[in-house]
Amino acid sequence: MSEYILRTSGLTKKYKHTTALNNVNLSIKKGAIYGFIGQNGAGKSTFIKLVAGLAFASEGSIELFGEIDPEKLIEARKRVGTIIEGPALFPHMTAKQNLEVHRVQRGIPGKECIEKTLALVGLQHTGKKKTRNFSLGMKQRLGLAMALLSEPEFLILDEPINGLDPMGVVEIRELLLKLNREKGTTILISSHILSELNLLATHYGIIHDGKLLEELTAKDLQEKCQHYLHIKVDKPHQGVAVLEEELGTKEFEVMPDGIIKLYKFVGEPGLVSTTLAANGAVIEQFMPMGEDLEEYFTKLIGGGNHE
Ligand SMILES: Nc1ncnc2c1ncn2[C@@H]1O[C@H](COP(=O)(O)OP(=O)(O)OP(=O)(O)O)[C@@H](O)[C@H]1O
Repeated sequence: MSEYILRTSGLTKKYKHTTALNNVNLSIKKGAIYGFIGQNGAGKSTFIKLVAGLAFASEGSIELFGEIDPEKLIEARKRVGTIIEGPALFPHMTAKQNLEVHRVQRGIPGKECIEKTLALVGLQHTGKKKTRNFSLGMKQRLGLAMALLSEPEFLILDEPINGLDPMGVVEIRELLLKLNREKGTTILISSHILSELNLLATHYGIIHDGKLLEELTAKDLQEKCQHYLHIKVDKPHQGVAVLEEELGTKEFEVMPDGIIKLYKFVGEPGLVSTTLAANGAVIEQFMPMGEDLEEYFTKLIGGGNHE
């Protein structure tokens, strides 16, 4: 069997006036938690809809569980659980009744999965409460329960933590990690809450204006997020002269507020601070720093030519 759960090739979706997806080649390995990052309108939902079979591609192909043939893709999609643009719930029904309807619609055998899944998402005590009276967070969790009812091998979640309170976010994160670790569930999770993906994802795909700009592993990201020494001295021009003349480096940037970001000697802060001080610079701030996912993302989508 292919080591990939999902692979797309040249996937393109054109609407009348918009190319929502442009030649996307994306791949997700079995067991990955794939963080799908993009601003509003970048094309995340469109991509997810095509994979879930809710819309047709204009060009390109989708391979799911090694299947590419449209007939076989229908079967392969039965192994996938999805939440797209918030769950479609019957407001006059309880959580249990909603799950029962979903179970019958999807042809999932055995009622026992309902109680088990409700407990998994922490909704086992909602009893007779109708879902119209649920908080947004409870609705999100019920949506997740629907996606999990058939114990899917691949879970696709479009912005699953929107509207959750901080505790809810932690619970969903722990649940997803548990599913991934204990059941080996592969997860595609789109979000614009980058700090949240940072705690979950093993891989990232960054999409902008319908184009997949980059795919990278969490390890790659860590390495790419440049580390630097953040230095503030009383006279930045003097600090710069010391770095150039005494330490022989030009690997720094001077920010508009005078902060110097030094990309060299990151592992030798003592050498840098003593050299600066010995040459008359008054050090006001001095600390090692690293960019995070958010900064990396902003730099990538803002940084020039994406053609
Ligand atoms: N049915 C449609 N008809 C026309 N244009 C569409 C349609 N659906 C999406 N688009 C356009 O395609 C582009 C990508 O939209 P998409 O919803 O996939 O982005 P997204 O990354 O999921 O953003 P969001 O987080 O806002 O949902 C947008 O410019 C959007 O306006």
